[in-house]
Amino acid sequence: MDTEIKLSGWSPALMTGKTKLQEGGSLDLTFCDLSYCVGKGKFCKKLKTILHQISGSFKSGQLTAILGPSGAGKTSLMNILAGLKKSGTQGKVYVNGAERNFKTFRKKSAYITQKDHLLRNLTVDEYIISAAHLKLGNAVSNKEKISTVELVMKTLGLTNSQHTRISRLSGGECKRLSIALELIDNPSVLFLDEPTSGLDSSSSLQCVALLREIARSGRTVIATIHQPSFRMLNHFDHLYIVASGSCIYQGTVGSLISYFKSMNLNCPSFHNPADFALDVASGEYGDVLERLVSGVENGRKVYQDTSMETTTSAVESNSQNNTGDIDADEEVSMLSGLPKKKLATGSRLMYAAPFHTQVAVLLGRTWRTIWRDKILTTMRLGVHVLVAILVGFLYWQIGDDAASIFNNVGMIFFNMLFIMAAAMMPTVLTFALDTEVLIREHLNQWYSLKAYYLARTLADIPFQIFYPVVYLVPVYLMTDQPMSLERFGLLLAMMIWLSLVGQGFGLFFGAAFDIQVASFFAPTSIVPIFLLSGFFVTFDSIPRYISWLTYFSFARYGFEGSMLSVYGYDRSPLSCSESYCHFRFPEKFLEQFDLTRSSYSWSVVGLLVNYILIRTAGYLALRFKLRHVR
Ligand SMILES: Nc1ncnc2c1ncn2[C@@H]1O[C@H](COP(=O)(O)OP(=O)(O)OP(=O)(O)O)[C@@H](O)[C@H]1O
Repeated sequence: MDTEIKLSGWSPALMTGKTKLQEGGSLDLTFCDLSYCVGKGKFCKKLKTILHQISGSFKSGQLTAILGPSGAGKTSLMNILAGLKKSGTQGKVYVNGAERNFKTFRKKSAYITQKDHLLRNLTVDEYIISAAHLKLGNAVSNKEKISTVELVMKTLGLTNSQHTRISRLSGGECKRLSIALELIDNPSVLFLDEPTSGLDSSSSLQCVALLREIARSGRTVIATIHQPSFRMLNHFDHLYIVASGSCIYQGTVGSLISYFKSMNLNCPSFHNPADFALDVASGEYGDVLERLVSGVENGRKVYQDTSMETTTSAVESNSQNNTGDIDADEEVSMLSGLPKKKLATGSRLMYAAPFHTQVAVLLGRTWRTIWRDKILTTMRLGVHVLVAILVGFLYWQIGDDAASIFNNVGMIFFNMLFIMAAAMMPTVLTFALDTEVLIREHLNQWYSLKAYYLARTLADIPFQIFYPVVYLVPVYLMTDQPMSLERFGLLLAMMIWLSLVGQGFGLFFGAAFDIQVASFFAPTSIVPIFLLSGFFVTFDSIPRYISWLTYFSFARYGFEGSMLSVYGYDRSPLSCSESYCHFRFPEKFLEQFDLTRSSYSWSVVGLLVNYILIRTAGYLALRFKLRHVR
């Protein structure tokens, strides 16, 4: 029955022997009368019950499959067991017989999402090494980290592709990498949401065989699974079948057919038992769910003995069987007489690595990914150069000509708009993927959101300086702005501030909304801000009851600062290419825009406040997202 799978470059011996990976404590998971309801919010007055008081027991050393039709509640159950979902839940979860402590349990478990959200521009070894630094912390020496990384790569068959960029990995390799990243700190429990989805049958089989070997090393491995093939099904030690939020079977794969038979449901010959179970769960064999649920007492019992075709009351031994061997006669400890082996509850640090290490590792990693994103980096550079040249020719040598002074202001305003948009839009578009990676890693306790956000903010700064410089130098020279290094510096500082604020807006919209909403909402909400800059309508002309709004417009500060850089500070009269120029004196021109009382320093303060506000809003949006992710 049991099929032996040959895995290229992967050594099961590493998992079965006494290895470093084996040193973590074994954790048996038992849950009792779990219910989960959703709804009853602002928009939904009715409660929808997803899980109906289900119970069950998943042991260490075993690979458990949670099976069921779509919408049965598999993912919900796993999320609750993993501690990712708390609100709307009722019932108890025990770990080694003691009631689960969320914090401690999260530290000892890892959750591998269905989609492999990975940083595509890192290589396999870079990613695993960064995970080692973050997850093992400074208490483990670098030498030990490297040997752990090598062991994990060897175990997961990733050694041959260790220098390959993740964007070039196959689906199966990506899945193995996702598992490798979480195995680094030796979690006792692994949750996997549909680990085989998107993989071909041979990769799926390899993946499940690998999971079984991981389980054999003493871990509790739980995976939701969709329509496993017969061969794949045989790799699971324990099956837990969910239908409409209730448990209709719990036991070994071998006992499944006899259980159904005992319920007068005969699986046709040559039929995959998993398919049959799914058909039954979907109601294709009539209204039998109630009977099946009571057959295993909604998961309180484990169906065990095929020859006797009976269900056995589940008691004791929950903590006794940590070897990973499946003993058919064994009774499973569940709801009564639970052993009182308690997990150490933690006053320990939430994250393995200290804050500064988290920031340093994330900074290095973010830098690499931005730098290696050649298409985006080159495109951004190219766009800045091309637009600068276009603007240079369009406004050729007008900077000192009073006859073209309004054109020059138009050019200054355009610079603001362009720098802002060029910083904002790439962030809006790329941050959606980054957020997925953040969610996965943060939920698995790699690092704090604060460390991530700080690293992200710091990593972006060089780019927000570089692009405005690349843009402004040719524009300044070609349009013949005043040849003063000081004025150039002041104008450049304004552009850099606008770029930073623009990038902050991109981050906020990327964090708060999904990509479709954000890419519409970000540019359209920036437009009214520019309307209040003082360029389209002077501050004097804005009605009093609305003029206070201009103080919230970063564009106002950008415009004031830019105008003062070019026309302020007692600039000498401009030349005039026509017989009469009304605005030869820059001071008079500033009066026209109601800018004589403006101050460059206040403009900087205004932009700084805007920068801090928008960055804080971005942080809060991300925090909200992380809390409501499931
Ligand atoms: N927050 C929610 N609000 C409303 N309904 C929800 C919510 N979360 C889950 N559900 C519903 O609960 C049911 C179970 O969802 P769950 O994702 O657990 O199913 P599943 O068995 O994992 O399905 P699939 O195999 O298709 O992923 C579904 O009908 C789903 O629509």
